[in-house]
Amino acid sequence: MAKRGMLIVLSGPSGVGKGTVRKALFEDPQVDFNYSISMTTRTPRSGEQNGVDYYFVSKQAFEEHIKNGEMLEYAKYVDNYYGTPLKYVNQQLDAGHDVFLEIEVNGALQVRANCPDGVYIFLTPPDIKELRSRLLHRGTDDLTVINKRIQTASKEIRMMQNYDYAVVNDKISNAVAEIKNIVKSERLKVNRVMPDYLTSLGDEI
Ligand SMILES: Nc1nc2c(ncn2[C@@H]2O[C@H](COP(=O)(O)OP(=O)(O)O)[C@@H](O)[C@H]2O)c(=O)[nH]1
Ligand SMILES: Nc1ncnc2c1ncn2[C@@H]1O[C@H](COP(=O)(O)OP(=O)(O)O)[C@@H](O)[C@H]1O
Repeated sequence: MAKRGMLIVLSGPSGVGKGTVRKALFEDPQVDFNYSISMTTRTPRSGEQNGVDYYFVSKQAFEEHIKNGEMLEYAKYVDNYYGTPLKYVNQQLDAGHDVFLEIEVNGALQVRANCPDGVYIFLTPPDIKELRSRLLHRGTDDLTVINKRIQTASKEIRMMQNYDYAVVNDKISNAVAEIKNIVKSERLKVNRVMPDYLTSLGDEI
């Protein structure tokens, strides 16, 4: 049986650069994580594609998935549901592939409760002024939504203590390098390496 893959969870406030850092990470030829596409009830932004950026569904359909136990986690964030379909994550982990989730903090805490051996990384902004400026410059949300996101951000940043690692997204390439280093060291943790190592030594030990 293949060794179970590693679950890598990246969270952080809206606008900190999670999507940008994730894209840069996935463009790196050394990185071979499988990205779990989330489901959401929010309307697609211009350029976003169903089944690529998100699975865009109605509120009713989302609630049906919850009721059927098909979500690994889900949360309401600024008036919409967001969640991780369970099936894909389990299939990939069982096949030995590492799976990468990019989700907000309430969902990440639900995952942590069920998957304590995952790696939990919090992406932080250099400061709140920069966070607001990134949300404004992205130009995807109106001012009311931006203000709600900033309010949510201040609560989210206090939840950072529930994560294993904090990465400051000052420069994209640095954040990417730090995430790669974190994952590299996680792979060397004794509890991950030991079962295979002992088996490889043979029966005499
Ligand atoms: N709990 C949970 N949060 C998610 C999921 N997918 C995305 N999110 C988070 O929901 C928040 C809002 O996402 P979105 O509307 O795409 O805005 P953006 O991340 O600021 O571009 C962000 O913090 C996302 O990381 C998911 O499957 N579950
Ligand atoms: N390290 C960075 N320095 C400057 N701008 C950044 C950085 N990372 C992301 N951005 C910009 O900030 C905005 C928000 O980034 P995005 O990836 O959409 O954030 P999130 O997915 O966390 O909501 C985008 O306009 C993006 O180009």
